[in-house]
Amino acid sequence: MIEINDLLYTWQKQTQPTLTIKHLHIARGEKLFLHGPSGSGKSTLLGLLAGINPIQQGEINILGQSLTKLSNAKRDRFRADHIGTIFQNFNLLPYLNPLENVMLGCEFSSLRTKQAQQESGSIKTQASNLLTALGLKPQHLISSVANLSIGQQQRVAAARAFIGRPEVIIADEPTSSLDTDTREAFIKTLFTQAEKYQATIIFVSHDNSLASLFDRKVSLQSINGTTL
Ligand SMILES: Nc1ncnc2c1ncn2[C@@H]1O[C@H](COP(=O)(O)OP(=O)(O)OP(=O)(O)O)[C@@H](O)[C@H]1O
Repeated sequence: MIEINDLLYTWQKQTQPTLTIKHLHIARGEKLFLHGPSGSGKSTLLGLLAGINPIQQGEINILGQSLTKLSNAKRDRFRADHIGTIFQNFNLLPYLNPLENVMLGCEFSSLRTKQAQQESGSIKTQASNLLTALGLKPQHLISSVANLSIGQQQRVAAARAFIGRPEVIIADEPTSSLDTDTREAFIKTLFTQAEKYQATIIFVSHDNSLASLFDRKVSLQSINGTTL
């Protein structure tokens, strides 16, 4: 499903590579917890997996497609079609309501639009179903995102990641501003959505107490810095 081989990544103006990863395989439907100290390169790796940054050396293969071989525009298209992302700051648009924010997940992908339509009849219905399944109350679906709590905003960001059934969900510290009980509950709702269609989840967090909820825990330090 996801295969990394001989990956080397060096940020501009840095003398040492941030990432040298010999090999990592992530299976379809796997829920992976990725951890490591601050500055160890977790976000850098997620940026490469999500196709946000170009691969300088080595291979990342997702769903049989080598990201290394894609142009910037084609990587953007690949991400829009196959990868849902949830970031720490959620990246919600304040002038759109939650429903509209979630529908944006299909904006740049005719594939995800088609999948949402086939499954739920329309993108709007799927957005509404996802928001409800993730715990948002009906009155919040069309209210201003600015009036939502952090936990509610996080659910909107998660629904946007899942709309149109992308095969991979990448989450970078999405629970850092929540209390422990709410974190666990949120992760369990993420899993319920993912299990409906065997989505793969790669979840970065500093909070090791969450690791036991996942299929596998990988320390970035244990796979990074290897000789290629
Ligand atoms: N845009 C950038 N330009 C230059 N260097 C960067 C950039 N982003 C990250 N780095 C460097 O790459 C290294 C790894 O950073 P990264 O953000 O990937 O780590 P992290 O493990 O996600 O950290 P944290 O847990 O604090 O979020 C750091 O040394 C950082 O300074």
